Amino acid sequence: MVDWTEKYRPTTLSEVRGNDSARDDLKQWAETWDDHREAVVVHGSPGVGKTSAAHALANDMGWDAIELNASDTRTKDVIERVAGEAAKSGTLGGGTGGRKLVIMDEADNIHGNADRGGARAVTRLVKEATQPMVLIANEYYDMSNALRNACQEIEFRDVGKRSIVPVLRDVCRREGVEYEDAALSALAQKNAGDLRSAINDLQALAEEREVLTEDDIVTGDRDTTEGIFDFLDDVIKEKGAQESLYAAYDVDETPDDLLNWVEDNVPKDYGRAELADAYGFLANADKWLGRVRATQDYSYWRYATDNVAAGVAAARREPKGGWTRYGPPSYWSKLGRTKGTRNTRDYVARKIAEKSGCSMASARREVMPFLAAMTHHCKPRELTVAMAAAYDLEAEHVAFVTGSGKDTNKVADIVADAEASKAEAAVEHSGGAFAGQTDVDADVEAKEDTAETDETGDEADVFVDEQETDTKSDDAEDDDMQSGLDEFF
Ligand SMILES: Nc1ncnc2c1ncn2[C@@H]1O[C@H](COP(=O)(O)OP(=O)(O)OP(=O)(O)O)[C@@H](O)[C@H]1O
Repeated sequence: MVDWTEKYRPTTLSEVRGNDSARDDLKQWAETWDDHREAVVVHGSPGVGKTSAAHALANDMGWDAIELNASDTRTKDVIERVAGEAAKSGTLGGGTGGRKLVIMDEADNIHGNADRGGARAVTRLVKEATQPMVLIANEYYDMSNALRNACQEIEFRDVGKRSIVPVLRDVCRREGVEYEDAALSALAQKNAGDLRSAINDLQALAEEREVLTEDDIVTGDRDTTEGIFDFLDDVIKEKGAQESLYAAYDVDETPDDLLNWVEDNVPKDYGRAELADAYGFLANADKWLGRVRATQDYSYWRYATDNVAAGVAAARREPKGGWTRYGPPSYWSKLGRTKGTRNTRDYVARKIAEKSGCSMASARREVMPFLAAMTHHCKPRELTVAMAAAYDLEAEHVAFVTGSGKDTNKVADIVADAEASKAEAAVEHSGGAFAGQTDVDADVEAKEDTAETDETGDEADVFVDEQETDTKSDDAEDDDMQSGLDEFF
């Protein structure tokens, strides 16, 4: 089954709807690029056609397009290679043909991977680029001043209902879907501004019925909650794409969790081609969740849910009967069965990632096991206090890392000492709570040796980085990010 948003992605700028003047500006920018040689930032909400417009532009100009992700550390190498190749083949400065349009996604999220030097590196690249570059961003003002100043700017506005309806009508016509006008209008209304999600909804609805009526479009809030097992029955066995999607909204689980549940259980009922299709949708969902993690932009969640629920249901080729013993994902048994445990783990990983400049995944896989070994049962105490201070850990986090009970006085005392040492460090402006704590006793060193961290120097790096990079504004940023995240925990 083909994803309609991909199938109907505009291939030329004239097919990009609802943002006529932005579209014209983009064309103008490209046509005059030789004169100004500046990059352009195209910004706006998700699903309004920014990326599509950039690709369509390349197509219209006869340029190759290369898409990169700004938060990916390999980006710099790739750009250099592309620029280098183009220079070598003598296409630079030549006609417009042979150019490469560099499309850099998530330009507002360069420090999202805790890569503090990233924004500067990208700004430099943008300034030095020998090829036209389009930077894509949701939040223009999340980009650094320097980066914004180095670029022209074009805003894509939310796609109005009046522009969404004709796109839906066109898709219906090409797919042979019959519809009531009011149904398309309700769909456009419901997905206010977001064309991608309107097309996704249309596809889910059309899977199940010959004619789309206004009544099919549920616009009201749903207030029932559904259990995860009923949801699995819906998606895997019983319901079509649209009903499964609505069922997903009713389950009190995050899309990450839904993905894990479906991924582990769908092979119990699906076979061969339908399983392959289902995995295709799950892989797509995972891509969207990756974007959520990278950007903290939770509006991408709905695309993940579209894929997990509607996609997997639509992949089913024959009815599934009987009863299947669905179970929790094995992934959970390994990493903690309850939501609370996972949240705690992720909080600690995020703190480590933010403070030390690594990804959450490396924090979880490569740093946390060592911290756990080094501070097992809160021994040695000094090191445990220092860790709590360095990463702003509270009792439950300290208990989690050290494997101690969280209500013990021991943990509470450690957290209190950590708070005190943070306060002291703040007063002294000593550049990091861990500064005074690096001189740990022989016991610690012995433990570090056992954990084999000396060889890689990982642990040392974690703490040194904190002192070097932890400026006031970074702290403020971290706080913002955390308070935003708290809502979702
Ligand atoms: N303005 C538009 N005109 C036509 N189709 C659009 C438009 N906006 C979105 N679409 C449809 O939605 C899909 C997603 O659009 P696109 O990836 O360009 O959005 P985006 O603004 O770059 O979003 P994101 O920031 O989430 O990447 C396209 O493949 C296309 O099917």
